[in-house]
Amino acid sequence: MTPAPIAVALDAPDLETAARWAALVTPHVSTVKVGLELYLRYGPDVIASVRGASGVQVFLDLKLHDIPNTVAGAARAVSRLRPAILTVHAAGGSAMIEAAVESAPHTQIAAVTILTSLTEADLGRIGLTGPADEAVRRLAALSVEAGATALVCSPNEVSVVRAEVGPGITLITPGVRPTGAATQDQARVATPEQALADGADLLVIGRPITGSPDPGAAAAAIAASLRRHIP
Ligand SMILES: O=c1ccn([C@@H]2O[C@H](COP(=O)(O)O)[C@@H](O)[C@H]2O)c(=O)[nH]1
Repeated sequence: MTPAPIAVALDAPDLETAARWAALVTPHVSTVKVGLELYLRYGPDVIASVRGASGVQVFLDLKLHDIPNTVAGAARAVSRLRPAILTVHAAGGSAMIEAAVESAPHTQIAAVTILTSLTEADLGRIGLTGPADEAVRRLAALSVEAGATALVCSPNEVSVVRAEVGPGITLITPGVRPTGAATQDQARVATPEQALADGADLLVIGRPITGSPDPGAAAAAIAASLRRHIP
């Protein structure tokens, strides 16, 4: 069976746990995601550990955000690890995104538009007035123009972003919660089925899977539900 378009966020406190979660979920999902918690603790070794024998696609979610020269160096450094996807913050601007794209030619650069944990009130407080989907749409357009071929947005903005950037761009959505699951610190959320129906290409799901007593079974259940709902 083809693995479901899910990136499991391996936000684990230690490498052994992350590698165990990766081994349990990789029969069911296309991708595992390494974020700041693991990478800052273990560095490059973490990639081989979670990739394991399966060779699953690894998404390196470092959300780089600095001046172009610094981001170029960081993207070049981690591109040696051959992650399939690397994130940068869209708010870093066009030159920064271009620098990442040029420095990691074998990795898909995904621009994070507006973090899924932010509410519209939060956006107002940081000076981004107007509805979230308008800010996301603007940042999505800027990022694609700068060469990003993937975008991170909440499931609530997927259809707006898809209409803006067209079919060739990979849309990645965190903020995904199965019906009845706690939203935790996520603010702009939708179910996996809704996110996919609205046009997402890759769903990022962490705690609803890794917080389960059986992460493999939790991943399999979400994957099966997606297959039932989406032809
Ligand atoms: O806007 C964003 C960008 C990245 N993330 C990351 O996705 C996962 C979500 O984990 P859950 O446990 O499913 O909430 C996490 O690693 C974040 O760093 C995001 O949530 N929102």
